[in-house]
This record gives sequence, C-alpha cells and structure tokens, in this order.
Amino acid sequence: MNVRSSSTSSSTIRQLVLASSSPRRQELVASLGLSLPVLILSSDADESTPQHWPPAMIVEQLGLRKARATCELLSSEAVNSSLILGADTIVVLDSKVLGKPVDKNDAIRTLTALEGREHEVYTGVAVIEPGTGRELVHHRMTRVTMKKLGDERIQRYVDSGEPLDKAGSYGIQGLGATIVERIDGCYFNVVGLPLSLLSDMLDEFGINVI
Ligand SMILES: Cc1cn([C@H]2C[C@H](O)[C@@H](COP(=O)(O)OP(=O)(O)OP(=O)(O)O)O2)c(=O)[nH]c1=O
Repeated sequence: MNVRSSSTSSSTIRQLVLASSSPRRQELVASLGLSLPVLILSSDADESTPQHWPPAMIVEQLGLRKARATCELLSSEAVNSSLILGADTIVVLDSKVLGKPVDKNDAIRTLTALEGREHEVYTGVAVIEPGTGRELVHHRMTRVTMKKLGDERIQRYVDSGEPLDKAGSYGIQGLGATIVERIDGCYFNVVGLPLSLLSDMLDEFGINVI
C-alpha cells in the first residue's frame, strides 16, 4: 500500500530511525550493513485496533502508527533528514489474532492452541519520510506449522522465558526453532522484519542495500 506519495527518492536522508524496542528488529536492521547511521528510537504508539480489521490491516496500520509516533519525538532538523521504519508482527490461528502473551499461563494456552497445526504470521512494515510526507506500507504473510509438543514440553519451553515477549509465544530464531516443523514463506517475516521486502522499500527511497 502506498499511503501517501509526493516524491520517489530523497538525497537529503542522513539517517534511518528504527521505531522499535525489539532486539530482533534491531539485529535484523544491523545485518543489512547500511551505509547510513541507524538510530533506535521507540515510542509508545497505541496498539489497540478495531475487532473487524483483517490481519494485514492490523500490522500495516500498527507499523505506520509506530513510525509516526517516533516521528513526533524527533527534532525538526532530524525530521527533515530521516527515514523512519516501524513494524508490527502478529500470529493468526483460525482467524484469531494472537499477540504477545500477558503471562506464562497465557503463553501455555497459546502454544497448546498452536501445537500440531499450521498458523499464519503477518508482519507489517512502514517506511516514512517526514521531510517529503511520503509513506510506504506493506506486509508479508508466512505460514508456520508447529510440531505436536505435549504439555511437558510446552511447560519447559515457557519456563525457558523465551516465549514471553513474542507474538504467538514462540521465537523461531531461538529454542522455538526446535518446535517448528515447516514454514512456507519468508523466515525473517516470522522473526519480525521481512528483510527482502524491507530492502525493496528502502530502495524506493533511494537507499540501496546492495
Ligand atoms: C513469531 C515470532 C515473533 N517474534 C517477536 C518479534 C516482535 O519483537 C514480537 C511481536 O511484537 P510487536 O508488537 O510486533 O513488536 P515489539 O513490541 O516486540 O517491538 P516494537 O513494537 O517496539 O517494534 O514478537 C520473534 O522474535 N520471533 C518469532 O518467531
């Protein structure tokens, strides 16, 4: 979705601002080895959404909200020379959105629902250029099948602490790799930032990853 467009590239971009507190997103952006500096600046964007929104709309709009909320925190000089990146990830099972668990019991319930079944992971990515008002928003969806786990294995995984800050209560990049049977689609989308999509979006703003 091209939300608003007033130019195709800018030579005045001096930094990328990552509007995220997620260590995974920070590592993934760092892995691109961009030639411009990356500033990490997360904000407190409202993450509530209307019940009827489909998953793609939820993640795209939340990515956009995060980017716009971080924009508010920048000085006017920085605003005019920054690209801001926001992202949001949700897990969807039987049309039900599963965000981050509120506690260990919630994580156990979520993993019990996911085990032995296929679910969808959606990540929305927003890149905005406040200096020109240009905003690009897209999403990717990846299908993930989780192994049948059993109560004891689920309990041990939750006790590891890994599920607690992650959508769907698992992290495919960590111990969660051992409970996933197969994936269909972009792996990095599951981790929280689809790098192939992101590089195409940065390209639109004149930032070439390679
Ligand atoms: C499914 C899955 C999710 N996750 C993580 C990515 C995100 O950090 C988190 C989804 O929550 P988000 O609300 O998308 O992100 P966040 O609150 O962690 O960070 P911010 O809003 O500041 O950018 O779940 C994994 O790390 N691995 C996985 O396999």
